[in-house]
Amino acid sequence: MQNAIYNELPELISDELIERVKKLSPAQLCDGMEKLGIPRSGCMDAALMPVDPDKLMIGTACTVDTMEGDNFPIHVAIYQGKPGYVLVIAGKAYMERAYLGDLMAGAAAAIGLNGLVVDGCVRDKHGLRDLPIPVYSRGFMQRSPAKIGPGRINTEVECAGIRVIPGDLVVGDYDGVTVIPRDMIEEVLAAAEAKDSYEVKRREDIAAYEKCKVEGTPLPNLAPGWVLDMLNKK
Ligand SMILES: O=C([O-])CC(=O)C(=O)O
Ligand SMILES: [Mg+2]
Repeated sequence: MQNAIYNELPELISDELIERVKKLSPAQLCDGMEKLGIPRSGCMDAALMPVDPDKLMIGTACTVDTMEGDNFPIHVAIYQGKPGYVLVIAGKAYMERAYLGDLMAGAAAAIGLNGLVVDGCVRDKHGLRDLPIPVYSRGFMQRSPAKIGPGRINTEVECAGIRVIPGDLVVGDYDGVTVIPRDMIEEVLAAAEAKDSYEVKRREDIAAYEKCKVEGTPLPNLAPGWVLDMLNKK
């Protein structure tokens, strides 16, 4: 295994931070990152979608650097994985082979990993959907993975357009995958929680408008303040 760089797992993100993250959506976290000027607001490519949109994913990133469908380093990373981690597999958007299927994902689920993010293809769609672990990929390809090695584990990678450092926070839902740099989690959470409060207020305004419409009373303004400000500046 010459040239292999297989590093230890990073420290898990604290339960206290994870509990705050659970109350927010990836879209709100992205809005927080937009405010802070984080590249691409932490959003992986739109092509990376969940096998099952009903599964939510939150965890600490551990990474695999691989290419051309090679699943060897993914196997190694799965067996050294632990509960609380999401495996971020930087597969260079390779579409000619699957990187994994329901057997490898089943092993990851048995170990207790919180999710698998694959910058490339997977296979065994129905088997993956029936497992408890969330899986994200660019698509499906029935051709088997290659077995080459060595690859790299827990090094900085670029995955689906986003730089990921082991230990970053990874969040996924039906909209896609978002990565929050570990050293900015507190600031991103504060900005995302402010966006959440704004959204609560907007929903109240929309409900109030609908109520007036039903009751036939004068309609309040529905446009958000910032839209009116921009209109007035024109
Ligand atoms: O056989 C493989 O290497 C990949 C696969 O389909 C699975 O993990 O189920
Ligand atoms: Mg299979």
